[in-house]
Amino acid sequence: MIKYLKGDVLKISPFPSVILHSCNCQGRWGGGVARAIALEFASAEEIHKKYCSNYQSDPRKLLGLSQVISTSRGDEGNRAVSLTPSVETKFILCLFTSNIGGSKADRPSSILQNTEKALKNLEAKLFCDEADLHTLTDDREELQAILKLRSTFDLNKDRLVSQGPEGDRPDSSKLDIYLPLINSGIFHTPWDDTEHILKRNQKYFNYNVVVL
Ligand SMILES: Nc1ncnc2c1ncn2[C@@H]1O[C@H](COP(=O)(O)OP(=O)(O)OC[C@H]2O[C@H](OP(=O)(O)O)[C@H](O)[C@@H]2O)[C@@H](O)[C@H]1O
Repeated sequence: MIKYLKGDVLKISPFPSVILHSCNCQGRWGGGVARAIALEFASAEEIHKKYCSNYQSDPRKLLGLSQVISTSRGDEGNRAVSLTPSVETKFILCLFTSNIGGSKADRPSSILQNTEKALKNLEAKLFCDEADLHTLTDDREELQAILKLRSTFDLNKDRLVSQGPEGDRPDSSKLDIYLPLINSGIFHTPWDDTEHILKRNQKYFNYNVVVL
């Protein structure tokens, strides 16, 4: 399911929820929605920078991969629930779709290809058999974030990648994801093309696209 909502993705997404955006491979959340996420979730920006620094010698290796981040209760963006331990905080999901942003962004065709790869990588991280997670990330902090997300949204065995043919799953069993019009700003890729990729990859995800 792809649903369109009007507003600010950081405000409209409930607690707990999952916010998805596209990233460069430099560990920089310099502009657009990434900058807004950095301002609201300072802990997430720190975790993201550290993650990317492991690829400093060849940042392009991140292309087509994803990162799962659990934000911290002390972040500005979690202040509504900061004193309510029973309510879980937000998660940030990153798709590495272009090496650099701005005028140096990769070609839209490459951005689209890497968007699809990164979505599949994310799908595996969130829905694979837990015993296989070590093949998808060796980052301890990300591993913890993945496990926390899976337990928060009860992504249990019924939702495993290997089960059931395409289209079999009701929307109610999928993970709700909140996202802006990814790739369409600083990464200058037409939204319709990204939407096409999302449509092809909705076996496990419901997309709530939030338009400013
Ligand atoms: N709060 C909000 N709620 C809802 N929608 C919001 C919003 N804020 C902005 N938008 C809209 O969200 C769309 C995507 O536009 P964006 O330019 O952000 O993302 P993108 O995916 O094209 O590019 C990624 C690179 O942008 C950054 O820039 P740097 O490389 O650091 O310079 C990153 O770090 C990446 O690298 C546009 O429709 C914006 O109107």
